Amino acid sequence: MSLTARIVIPVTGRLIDVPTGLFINNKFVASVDSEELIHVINPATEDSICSVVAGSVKDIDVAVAAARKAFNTSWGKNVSGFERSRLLNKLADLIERDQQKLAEVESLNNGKPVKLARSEDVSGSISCLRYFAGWADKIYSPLPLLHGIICDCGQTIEIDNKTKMAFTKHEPVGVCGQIIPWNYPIGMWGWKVAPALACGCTIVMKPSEITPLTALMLSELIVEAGYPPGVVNTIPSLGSIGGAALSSHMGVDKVAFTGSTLTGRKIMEAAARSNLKKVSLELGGKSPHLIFESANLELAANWACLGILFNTGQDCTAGSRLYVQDTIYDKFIALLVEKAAQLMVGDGFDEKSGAGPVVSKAQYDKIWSYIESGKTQGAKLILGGQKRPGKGYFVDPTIFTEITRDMKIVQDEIFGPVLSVGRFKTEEEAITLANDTSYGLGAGLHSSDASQCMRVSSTLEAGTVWVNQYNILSDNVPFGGMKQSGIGRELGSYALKEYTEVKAVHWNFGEEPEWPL
Ligand SMILES: NC(=O)C1=CN([C@@H]2O[C@H](COP(=O)(O)OP(=O)(O)OC[C@H]3O[C@@H](n4cnc5c(N)ncnc54)[C@H](O)[C@@H]3O)[C@@H](O)[C@H]2O)C=CC1
Ligand code: BAL
Repeated sequence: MSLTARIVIPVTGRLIDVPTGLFINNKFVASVDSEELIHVINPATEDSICSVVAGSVKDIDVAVAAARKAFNTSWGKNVSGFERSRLLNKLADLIERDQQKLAEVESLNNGKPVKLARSEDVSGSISCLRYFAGWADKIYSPLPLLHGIICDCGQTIEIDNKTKMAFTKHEPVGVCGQIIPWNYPIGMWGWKVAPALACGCTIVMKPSEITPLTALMLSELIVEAGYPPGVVNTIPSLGSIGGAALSSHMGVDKVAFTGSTLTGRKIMEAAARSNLKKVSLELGGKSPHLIFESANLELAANWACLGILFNTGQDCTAGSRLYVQDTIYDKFIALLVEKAAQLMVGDGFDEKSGAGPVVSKAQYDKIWSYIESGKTQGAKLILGGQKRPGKGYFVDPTIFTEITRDMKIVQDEIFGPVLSVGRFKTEEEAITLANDTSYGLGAGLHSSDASQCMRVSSTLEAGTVWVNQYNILSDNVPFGGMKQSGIGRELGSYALKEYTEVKAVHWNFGEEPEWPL
């Protein structure tokens, strides 16, 4: 089988050659023992784009061995922070050069609008690489105010100034398995790869089997940037095969995952049963979004729409439970419906589309089963909720009101453009409703009362709280979940902790041992 596919980009007719093999030791290769393929689909048309090699358990073994060898020889502790920084910046420059091509393939495979794939996903990945390039040569140095506390970085510790001292070093964890989802294939690639490479780790990346193409294109840039063979390896594979193999692999030192809470649980179990590898998990959410009566309602309605409709609702922090104070409820709902109805859901190659189809038939069926459950469980449908005729996994903005806590649309992560709206009377009631979930990823509140913003933001059980905005992230601010939304943090200096081990070196320069005792 050829290990390249020629893809025709819609509208422009541009031809792009995409690698379709497994990427190991800087080369695209076939599986060592399997003929299985992953068929990649355009969710806007349901047409086939191409097929890529599906990695087997043995292929994961080969990739892990390559990553181990690189860690012990050409990478790991053998390369200076300055060089890791230079390479990350080079990689960012190459992605910037290829941003249009990457955005087009991302759109074709995931469905999201090309303009957003370019301005959010690709450019977010570039800035993330540059941010962590800045850290690469500073990780081991003493920075007394890292994280605002003293001191999670290299320290010299005086023990006895005549005979003994100690110092700490932050060393790369080793070989990292990175398992990423399909909602932000390039974005999640950047969030995982950038801190790992900055810290000196090597990588076996498993992209989602639904969206493997851009991770393979980015692998080509790994070679061009000048990374030694084996530093980054990419194995498209089914989760139950490649993902499970990485999580249970005795040669993997850490696994980093973004995806469902169900799969996160399996990964943690596999890690515990194998070699107790380090685990970081960025999981699901059912994030609350609170609108208080003093809020700027126009702006809050825009943020509420962005919160649930961006990326067609396929976002771990989607603000899928909206609670509105009763005094402004009717006015706000009218604004919300008017604004949500303005979203053009269409083909990602249509410049007018603000959102694309959902990513797959499985996701489409899941979302519709929730919409049906909302109807049958007695919620009031006030927008959308009707299937479109024709091809493509399109779901229009859908809003339910008159919800109760037992409804599936209120309890479960839907991962689609489906909003459940409830009402509250008091601040206490709003907080109780917001925290009534096993998840704790994101939360938002809108109010013009600063002390209310402070009170409520400190009571919400979420790793990220947005005040008078929603879903805005920054490379230098940590991101992750409380409760069943995850373990660990990505982005910011906190991400460095996930990819380093601290070693304490005790140094004796004079004391003689008391022996025999
Ligand atoms: N937090 C987030 O950003 C995401 C949440 N989800 C949620 O999960 C739901 C189901 O979507 P899926 O694609 O099935 O999510 P998933 O969590 O199963 O898939 C995410 C990644 O995990 C891998 N995976 C699957 N099974 C695995 C296993 N046993 N061991 C290791 N890796 C494994 C997949 O191949 C993929 O790369 C969505 O409807 C949504 O609610 C999905 C994607 C991203
Ligand atoms: N929005 C951040 C990452 C995610 O949705 O998976």
